[in-house]
Amino acid sequence: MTLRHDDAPALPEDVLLRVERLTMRFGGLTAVNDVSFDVRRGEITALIGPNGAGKTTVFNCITGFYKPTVGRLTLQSGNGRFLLERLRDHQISRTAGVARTFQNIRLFGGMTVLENLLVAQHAPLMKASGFTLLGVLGIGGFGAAEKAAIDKAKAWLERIDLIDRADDPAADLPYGDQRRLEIARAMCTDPALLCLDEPAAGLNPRESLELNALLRSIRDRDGTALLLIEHDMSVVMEISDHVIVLDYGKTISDGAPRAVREDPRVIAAYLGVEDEEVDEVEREIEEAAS
Ligand SMILES: Nc1ncnc2c1ncn2[C@@H]1O[C@H](COP(=O)(O)OP(=O)(O)OP(=O)(O)O)[C@@H](O)[C@H]1O
Repeated sequence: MTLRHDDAPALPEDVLLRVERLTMRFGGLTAVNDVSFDVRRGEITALIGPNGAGKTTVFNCITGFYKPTVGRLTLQSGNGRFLLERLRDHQISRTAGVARTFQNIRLFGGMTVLENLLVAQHAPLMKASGFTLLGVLGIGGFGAAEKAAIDKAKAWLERIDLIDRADDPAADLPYGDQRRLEIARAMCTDPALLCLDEPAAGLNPRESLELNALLRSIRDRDGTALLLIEHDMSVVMEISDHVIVLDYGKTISDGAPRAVREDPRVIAAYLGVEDEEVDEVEREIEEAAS
């Protein structure tokens, strides 16, 4: 059975994912209301907005955790053209090439740092084994695939500067290192699109800078497009090429970071948050501008 959808519309060359008229209702609540945007190749796209705006719901529709009530999600990668709303979540990750991380870190804490990166490559390894015991015991391509998996894991550990911690339990790493390991784990699946849910949450300023460098290098070296939900405006303004702002489930702004930052609808939406958050948002906007 082919999972490609030849009836999906062809996208312009520079567009990896096109979200069209996405709507998600939970009973009487419309969490996402007629949202459309593009994620372009070679770019970091940020999805921002006040709490409850619908950002995570959009992510959950793209990654197959939810089936959209209405809408078309076309992804055109090297593997073909896919309508994500027709795929199961594992097909979206393995076949369409969409990887994600979550708001709370979901590493295997008891496994070593290296093992976490090997587990991510389980699917190609099993394929190389031919799904047989003989295959796993080394007849056929399994040995070569296993070596390739270890080489890839090591290369990522070098890149995120954790090669010296390869044999330590992942849970022993500082928080910022765990975040970068989680991103490396997602990258071990060679995704066309990497979706990150609040990657900078809980990071100190130094860890935040390291994260920015990693995300830029993924865009520039690996050619993976990134879509991130982020509340930290300094991260958003620093690294994004394209920003989409949601408020009450609707798109209120879509454009380059500078234009979005100055958009009165965006300022009003953020100033509409709880009183205690206003100072923080204003300070972040000022910092990003300086
Ligand atoms: N599974 C669900 N069932 C019912 N309502 C939901 C469900 N998931 C989300 N919602 C509601 O949908 C709305 C949008 O939530 P969502 O989590 O997508 O917002 P968000 O922008 O990611 O918020 P935050 O920044 O706080 O994470 C909220 O009103 C939320 O309560």
